[in-house]
Amino acid sequence: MIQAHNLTLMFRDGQQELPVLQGIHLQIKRGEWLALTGANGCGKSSLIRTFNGLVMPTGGSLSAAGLDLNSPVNRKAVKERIQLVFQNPESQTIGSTPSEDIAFGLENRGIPRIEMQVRIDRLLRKVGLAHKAEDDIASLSGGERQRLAIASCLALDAEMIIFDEVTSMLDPAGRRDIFTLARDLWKQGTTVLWVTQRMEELSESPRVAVMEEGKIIYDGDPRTLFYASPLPDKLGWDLPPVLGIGRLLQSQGWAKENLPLTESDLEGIL
Ligand SMILES: Nc1ncnc2c1ncn2[C@@H]1O[C@H](COP(=O)(O)OP(=O)(O)OP(=O)(O)O)[C@@H](O)[C@H]1O
Repeated sequence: MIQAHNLTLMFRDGQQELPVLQGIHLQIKRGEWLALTGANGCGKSSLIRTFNGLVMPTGGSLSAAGLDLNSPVNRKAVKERIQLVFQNPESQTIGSTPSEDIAFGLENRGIPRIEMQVRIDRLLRKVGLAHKAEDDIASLSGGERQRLAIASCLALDAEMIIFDEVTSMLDPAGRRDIFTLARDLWKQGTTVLWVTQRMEELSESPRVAVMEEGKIIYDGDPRTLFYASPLPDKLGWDLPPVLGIGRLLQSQGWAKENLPLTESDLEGIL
């Protein structure tokens, strides 16, 4: 789905060139779930914006959804196939009600009017917003807006959805709901790039990439990252209780493969 080879991106800052991406190598296969993390300003948003054609890389090669992104003619097609859901989805809504908002996406895809209502109903049901179909968008909560943004991506038939720190402004229940919804879409075949700073979301991801200063410094499984790499300590990560208990068990001699990553792993142990 994504093939980035030696990708670089420079931004101009006054007289200076700022190297934002510095030789990124990354492959994301169709149907994969990859979590991407890194400190503020390390280049996560810039990287994902190159993936859907919003930002043109300065150097290296990049293809997305089978299209070469070094060629500007492919940018529009890539933007349709790879959709972004932002932290603050307000900027992503066009209609005044959820129904209307999704209708815009379907209209863009040339879906006949007669089919539209059925599709709108199905999409709103899928994201748990059927009961708010005709409500004023301004009255939706942050989590509901995220759901609407996801439904709009699905209306556009996105092959891949990139979630850019979507849970950072939600309460714990809202975070869990959106994360679960994204997992369900992934299980149904959507490729997912999940950008987050939350450790518990990393530990529940099959593959994790860590960025630092425009480079990918780790790309692998979360178990190795949390239990066999120096990075969590080096980067000063605040580990959730499950991983804290896991480290305690590790210090007692437990093998890496038996250590808990999630709360349900821990329940199994207890
Ligand atoms: N349009 C731009 N022009 C100039 N510099 C930019 C631009 N966009 C981003 N930058 C700079 O590029 C660097 C990387 O920013 P980016 O937003 O990609 O990081 P990030 O990891 O997503 O950060 P955050 O977690 O805070 O969103 C930062 O130093 C930022 O100031």
